[in-house]
Amino acid sequence: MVVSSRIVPATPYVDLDRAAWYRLSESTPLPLTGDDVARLRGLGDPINLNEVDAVYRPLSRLLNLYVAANEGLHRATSTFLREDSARTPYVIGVAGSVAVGKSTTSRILREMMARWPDTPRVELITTDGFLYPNAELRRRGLMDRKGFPESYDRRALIRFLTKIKAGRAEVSAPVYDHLTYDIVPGREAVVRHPDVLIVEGLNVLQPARSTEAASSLAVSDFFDFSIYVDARTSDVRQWYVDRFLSLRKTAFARPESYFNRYATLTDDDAVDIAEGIWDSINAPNLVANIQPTRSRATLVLTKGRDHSVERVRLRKL
Ligand SMILES: Nc1ncnc2c1ncn2[C@@H]1O[C@H](COP(=O)(O)OP(=O)(O)O)[C@@H](O)[C@H]1O
Ligand SMILES: CC(C)(COP(=O)(O)O)[C@@H](O)C(=O)NCCC(=O)O
Repeated sequence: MVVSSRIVPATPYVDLDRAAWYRLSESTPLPLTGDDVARLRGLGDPINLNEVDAVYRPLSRLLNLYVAANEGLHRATSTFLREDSARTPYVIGVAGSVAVGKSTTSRILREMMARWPDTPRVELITTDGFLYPNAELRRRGLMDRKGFPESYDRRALIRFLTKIKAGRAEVSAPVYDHLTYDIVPGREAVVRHPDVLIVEGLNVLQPARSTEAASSLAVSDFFDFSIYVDARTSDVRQWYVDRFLSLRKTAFARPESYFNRYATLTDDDAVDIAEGIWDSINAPNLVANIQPTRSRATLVLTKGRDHSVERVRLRKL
């Protein structure tokens, strides 16, 4: 009887703790300073240079290898087709809950990847620009479902990504303002043929909607790589409430803020309001729509209560 010594992995992922992940990028330089990290960190996120060194330095090295391999694949296709097709942007999706820290992750990655000589131009776009304007959400009865898949103009997002991948010199996207809690009329973000595009949003890993006859494409069909930022739901809830309390003294205090009426609340009342929004909108969306997409990501970063990444799971098959 022949017994094979090859072990067939039971899972398509490799799961590494922080220390094992850190050891994978010994010789990669750390291009950011403490000041850079302070500039890039989001409200309530205590990320520091140590975290960037331990987590994002290996990640940027991995992504640099993937970008180079993708380039080789692109060249192979061009050779086979006898076409001289131009390089298209490498697209990275960043998914996860409201308040989990997607913006910080995306901004750090953007900065780290731009320091590699082969990807100096890295652009970042958030999917909130593709939310329907409040007037349209009200018309559809979706004002309390902001962030749910149905609150986005998914077709417009797919059209945007199609143009990006087709190598268009300039592609524009609508802009959302957290302050006014709405799309900004007439304003556009213009993406000019970057080497890398990071697309950040709650629902970027949603599967295609089978009910749509015209197009069965998913947003993630345009991704070359995707990251899911994960944490315990109870921790994210706490981060959301803490951020709400801090915003009271800053953003909410501005007269144009949609949440201006909350600027003068007492701590107890503000906690009640924040928990109410979390429990009625963001938590149900997380459980029903966002968390189920986690297994579709190429890489999962799992954060602990203090926001530091404790585990990294990479899809290898
Ligand atoms: N009501 C608000 N007013 C002003 N800024 C906000 C408000 N809500 C969220 N933000 C900011 O918007 C950004 C995106 O937040 P969010 O979608 O929760 O993603 P994440 O926390 O995962 O980065 C963060 O930088 C956050 O500080
Ligand atoms: C604007 C958001 C839907 C996030 O959008 P994203 O960029 O992730 O697509 C979210 O931050 C939000 O405002 N949610 C609605 C509930 C709330 O006010 O927290």
